[in-house]
Amino acid sequence: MDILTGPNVHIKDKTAVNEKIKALMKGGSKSLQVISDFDRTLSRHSYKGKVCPSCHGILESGLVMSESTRMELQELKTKYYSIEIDHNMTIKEKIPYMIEWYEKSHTIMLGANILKDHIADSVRESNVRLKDGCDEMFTLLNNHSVPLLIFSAGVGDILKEVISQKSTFHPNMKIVSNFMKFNEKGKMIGFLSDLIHVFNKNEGSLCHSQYFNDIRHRHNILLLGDSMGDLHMADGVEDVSTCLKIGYLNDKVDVLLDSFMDAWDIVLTDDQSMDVTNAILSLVTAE
Ligand SMILES: Nc1ccn([C@@H]2O[C@H](COP(=O)(O)O)[C@@H](O)[C@H]2O)c(=O)n1
Ligand SMILES: [Mg+2]
Repeated sequence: MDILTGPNVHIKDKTAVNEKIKALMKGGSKSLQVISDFDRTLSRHSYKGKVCPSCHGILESGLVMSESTRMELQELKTKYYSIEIDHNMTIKEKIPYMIEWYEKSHTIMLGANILKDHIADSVRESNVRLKDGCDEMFTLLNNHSVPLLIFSAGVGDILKEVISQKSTFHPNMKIVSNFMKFNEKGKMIGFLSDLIHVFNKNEGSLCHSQYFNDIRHRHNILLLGDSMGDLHMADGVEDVSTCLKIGYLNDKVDVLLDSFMDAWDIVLTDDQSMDVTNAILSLVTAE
């Protein structure tokens, strides 16, 4: 495939990737399910040289929070994001720090008087963008009735709003994420389910066995992510025939590329588009 020869495409085992693509094509759209991370996988890492916000980052806007609250959250991000992407630490070592980050930031959010009514405006006013070709991917998957699970350690309410404003939230899509709980006055008072952080997606995945059971005839998976934790988003799927893993590597490319190439079938560096994914999906759904 020409699209796999670009300078930002890195593949350790080309034969294995070709075999996997052939297997996905053989199974076609009826055997396929797509599982994708959101922040920096479906959403852009950067646009015109500026880093785009994560779901949490979108809420950290002047529309929603005071300057001092935003500074507090920003300080936490500076400390803990460097741990999230530290290549000298194992995932096991990172987990307690990720829990600490989410617990601290969610406590701050609880005291920030976040209102449901602010969500749409905070998304509208933010610099968030879906990657180029996301809209086409969503349409293609919906047209072929291929289920798309969006599995995010971000904020579910925010990512759903991003997709609704920037594209379309189709009936084949399901979100597993941290959804906020609001009181009758529309004030955020917590989260609806157990915390999903960057490195416990395996637990979240196992909790959604009913979803995977409902689509159990779909033995082929296209898995999209930008973090080593995203590799576990399909842990709840039984009887997997083929799982093609595409990893979007945005940060610290020089130090992380080797470990990403060991873990993901295809690694795309600084790719703010869904072009490679869409090219593969076009082949798989062409029947
Ligand atoms: N307080 C926080 C907590 C997490 N993040 C970032 O969100 C990303 C998780 O969302 P995914 O859709 O990628 O699962 C993660 O990469 C964190 O860096 C944040 O910005 N603020
Ligand atoms: Mg991500």
